[in-house]
Amino acid sequence: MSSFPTFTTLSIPFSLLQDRNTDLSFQIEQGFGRNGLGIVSVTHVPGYSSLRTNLLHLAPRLANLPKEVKEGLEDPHSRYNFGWSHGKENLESGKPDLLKGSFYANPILDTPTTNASLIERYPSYCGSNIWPSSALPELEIAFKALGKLIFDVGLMLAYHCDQYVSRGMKIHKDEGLESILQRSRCHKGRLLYYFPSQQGNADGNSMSSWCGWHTDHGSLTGLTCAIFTRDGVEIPCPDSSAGLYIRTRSDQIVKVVYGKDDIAFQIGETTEILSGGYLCATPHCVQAPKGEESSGIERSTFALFMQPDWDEKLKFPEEVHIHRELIPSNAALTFGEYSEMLLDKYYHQKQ
Ligand SMILES: O=C(O)CCC(=O)C(=O)O
Ligand SMILES: [Fe+2]
Repeated sequence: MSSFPTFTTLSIPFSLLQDRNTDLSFQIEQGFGRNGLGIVSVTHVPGYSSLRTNLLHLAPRLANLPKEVKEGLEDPHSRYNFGWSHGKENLESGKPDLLKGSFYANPILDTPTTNASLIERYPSYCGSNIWPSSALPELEIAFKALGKLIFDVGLMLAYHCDQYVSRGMKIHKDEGLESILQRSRCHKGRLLYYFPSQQGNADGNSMSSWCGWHTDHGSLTGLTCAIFTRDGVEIPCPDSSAGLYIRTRSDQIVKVVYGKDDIAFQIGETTEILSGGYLCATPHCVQAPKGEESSGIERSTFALFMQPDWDEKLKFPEEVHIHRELIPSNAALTFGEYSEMLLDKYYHQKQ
């Protein structure tokens, strides 16, 4: 049992989302507004269910490929932001994160640019995809199919976000979330595999035992409902307290659930800033299952980080309440420049 309240995400049926004449401002405000959880889910998306299971079942297979095959899928130049990444990011404790493996690719564009100086400047956005074409050829097809579908649904949601925000502030033509995401070449999918939870590991009792507290940096993140497996076979999760937790604006921690066939969407920090705070990003983490029957349980999920193009000039509002010290007033930084400043200042990861 979890000692935190469990909330079900506010859900929007796909049939309503698809209709540009539907007024969804109430739902957007409830989910993404100042008192929202920063997450909503979209239900009944045609074709989604099988694309989700197809891809998520490939995560344990990828993670169990021989070490040398996975090493061949690594891309240190992009700081492991393309291809396979395991143990390359640090946990809150400063130790390398060995709990999960990630596979990153841009599901929309295999090679966003061939300009060598751009690739040098923004390697994590401008690099090319690396697919395991001989070891797991199905991955590319399944990853792109799911990523593109989540992207299309995300764009529909972005349209309704713009409608909501435009009631409170002026959005110039082509500067809304939908337009920014539509023309971006920077979207990134992440297939996540959480290695089997071990009894008695150091972080075992912490709430963020599988994935540390963080706020997504981009614009809008699409997230599948995770599957739990043992030796690659899907099983129900034996511990109801395992899964996604969110910290609200009033500092309440809640466990968040949504249907397995729903696509969840979370607001990222960049959207919070550009929308003048009308849309809110929330910190979140993932707790591993506990107890004897949870040993050997793996978790697989997929996130699509939709973000502005590296070249997109972001018009920051006059009043910025997060990362204020980085953003000069009336600044017009590109998303690429802004991301680099954040990385330099907060993550000290530049090599
Ligand atoms: O594993 C999850 O459910 C969430 C992952 C996540 O928050 C992220 O990759 O940004
Ligand atoms: Fe996240």
